[in-house]
Amino acid sequence: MQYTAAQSQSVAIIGASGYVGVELTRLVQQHPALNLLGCYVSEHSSDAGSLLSDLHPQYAHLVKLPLQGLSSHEKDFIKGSADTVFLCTDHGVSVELAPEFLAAGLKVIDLSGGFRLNRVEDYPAFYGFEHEQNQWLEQAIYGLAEWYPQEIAAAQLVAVPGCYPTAALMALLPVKQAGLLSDNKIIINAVSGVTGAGRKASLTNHGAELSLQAYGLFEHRHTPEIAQQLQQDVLFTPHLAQFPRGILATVYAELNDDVSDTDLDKAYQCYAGQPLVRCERQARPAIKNVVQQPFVDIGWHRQGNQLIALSAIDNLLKGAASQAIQCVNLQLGLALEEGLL
Ligand SMILES: NC(=O)C1=CN([C@@H]2O[C@H](COP(=O)(O)OP(=O)(O)OC[C@H]3O[C@@H](n4cnc5c(N)ncnc54)[C@H](OP(=O)(O)O)[C@@H]3O)[C@@H](O)[C@H]2O)C=CC1
Ligand SMILES: CC(=O)N[C@@H](CCC(=O)OP(=O)(O)O)C(=O)O
Repeated sequence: MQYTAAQSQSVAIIGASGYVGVELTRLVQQHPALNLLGCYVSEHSSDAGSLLSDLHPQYAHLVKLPLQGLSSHEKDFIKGSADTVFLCTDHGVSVELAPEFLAAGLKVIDLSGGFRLNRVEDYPAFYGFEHEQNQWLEQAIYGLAEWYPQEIAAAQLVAVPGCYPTAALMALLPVKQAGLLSDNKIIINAVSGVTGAGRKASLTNHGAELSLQAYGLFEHRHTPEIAQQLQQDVLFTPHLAQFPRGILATVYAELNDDVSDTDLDKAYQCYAGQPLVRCERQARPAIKNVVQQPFVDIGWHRQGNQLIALSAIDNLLKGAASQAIQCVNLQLGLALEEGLL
């Protein structure tokens, strides 16, 4: 297929050596309408100058680019040459970098949590830093691709959702939108593979320490992110497990009194025709079916007023990199699944 100039983009990837960054680099390299200008790490990174394929040999056939330190010279090059910058960096780094590229007129697709919450006041409590970019926070569009396509298509700054919120919201939004949920708190338990914690070694992701364990009780930063999108209180408990990638979310919600199976069927019909959503009544999604895939698998079950919705994604793909590509596809007017299937 031939793409017009308006349907192609030159892009730069910052944070390309991380787990999310390398998946995104692979997807950009395979994408017919995206031209990769460069892959960047921090200015004084010990990986600057290495080939991305030396760090991630599984993609050696696709990704031969060197990692470059993000000096002011490189930033100027990006500002002068790129249409879109992907930030696969830590939240605080993204909040610092995004305004520079936005002010230069570039589009920014941020895969961190730096621009996901609506209120600057929530950043100290949930992210541990003061957010000083209120004007960009106000303009950021939440990049849940199946739900906000028009807004994403027109956005200069897209905040790609967190991995757990993607899993939970994709399962819950159909019933919320259809007005089928009671006002009671929704309970979300989710289990993530260890790549969710990033590539840097720490005690948390050390092999000998890994087990299956809850963390972040009551206070994880994805609690306000999910609640904000749902406009309802949630009790979210993440769990870290000893497998590399994937998330399974189990969501418990109370239905209104008069909700029928037909109402539920109709609500989840919103995903009919969505190429990257596989949604079935009574399905029990499994992580093995979504790893290395851009899909979200959803199953829903009800007994009386109780709904249990299940959702599985690859945290590095639908939970990050492939969702970022969906956002760019929307911005270019391409099919949502372009370059992904
Ligand atoms: N892992 C996951 O499942 C998901 C992660 N996210 C979010 O995506 C982002 C990346 O996550 P992940 O890939 O796991 O993290 P990693 O720690 O694996 O990667 C971080 C990347 O950022 C680079 N980096 C660090 N500081 C700077 C800087 N100042 N300037 C430029 N580059 C820098 C690192 O390289 P170096 O240190 O060598 O400079 C590395 O390439 C985070 O915000 C994370 O919260 C979102 C959804 C899912
Ligand atoms: C297993 C694990 O540690 N997961 C990460 C979430 C990764 C992610 O998607 O979230 P952000 O983009 O908000 O960082 C965590 O709980 O902090």
